Amino acid sequence: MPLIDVSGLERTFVVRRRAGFVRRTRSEVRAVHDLTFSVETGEMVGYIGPNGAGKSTTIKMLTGILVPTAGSLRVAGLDPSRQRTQLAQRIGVVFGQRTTLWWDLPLRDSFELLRKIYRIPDARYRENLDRFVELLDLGDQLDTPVRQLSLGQRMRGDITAALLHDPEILYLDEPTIGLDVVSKGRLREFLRALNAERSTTLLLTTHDLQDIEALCDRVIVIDHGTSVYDGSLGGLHAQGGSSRTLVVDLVDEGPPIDVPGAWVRKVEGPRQWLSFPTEASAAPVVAAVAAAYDVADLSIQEPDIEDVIRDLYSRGA
Ligand SMILES: Nc1ncnc2c1ncn2[C@@H]1O[C@H](COP(=O)(O)OP(=O)(O)OP(=O)(O)O)[C@@H](O)[C@H]1O
Repeated sequence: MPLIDVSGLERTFVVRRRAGFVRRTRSEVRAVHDLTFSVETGEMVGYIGPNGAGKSTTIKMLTGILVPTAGSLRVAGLDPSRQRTQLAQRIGVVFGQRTTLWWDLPLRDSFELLRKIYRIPDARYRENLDRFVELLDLGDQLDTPVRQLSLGQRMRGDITAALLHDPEILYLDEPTIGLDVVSKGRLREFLRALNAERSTTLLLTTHDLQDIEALCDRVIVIDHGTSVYDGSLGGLHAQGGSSRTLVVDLVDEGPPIDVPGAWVRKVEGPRQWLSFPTEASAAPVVAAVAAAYDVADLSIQEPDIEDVIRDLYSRGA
């Protein structure tokens, strides 16, 4: 049986709105509709989609916070909403936007509280704490209250907190949001090592395509509550035909750049934006531009998730 098994899942919210002084209207929002997917142990899956697509609602059902309206759902063989306490021992959850740590307590005390809540055996707790503190470089912050930590330190604290009880599944909701490039890189490296060492299954919600590129072999795209793509990131790019962008600053304004393998999308004074296919190497395009034009500066922009999804729709997938 897959570790996560979702079939025909539905979740509807009833929304009541005031329509005049007394009258209220009642409408239904179908947040998740006919959603089916499964995840095997050790997979790292990106769960992506536009705002309001139903990602958080799915994660809340997977963790047992919300009860499905219909459909079937099994996580580690358990029914999440009915067996929430048992499930809590098997999963970890990290939210990039808010902390699950105690704001006024030093990190060390938050961890100690979690040891008691999850009844983690002493030896295992010590071993895990030492390992995560070392890998996440948190040694100097253990005695600092959470409210005094930087965003990156707090996030590393939150990840440690979510992992102390050895969960088989880790749900991460925008884990790298607001972090600088170095902190993002370090966090991704840690998650890769965790998956390799412990086969921890990762379900990752993010708007940062580089998180997915660095971590996930598989992406599930959800829109209007249902899965519209399930496969590799390469396959998603290929279906959507999304492109990367070469931003060229010319020394002087001029006509649109004309080089093989790329097309000009926008011109603003001496700056021009050229698109080229994601799967193609940037090197020949850069070389052709540099050989034929007076270039002051060049940079490459990767597509973000919204671009990829937009492309997917524009191709009618
Ligand atoms: N408690 C609720 N009551 C009413 N409607 C809700 C509730 N929670 C979510 N919704 C609606 O369900 C839909 C899916 O919301 P959800 O938060 O799951 O999307 P999301 O993909 O996580 O979005 P985002 O990327 O913006 O976080 C939206 O239309 C949202 O307004």
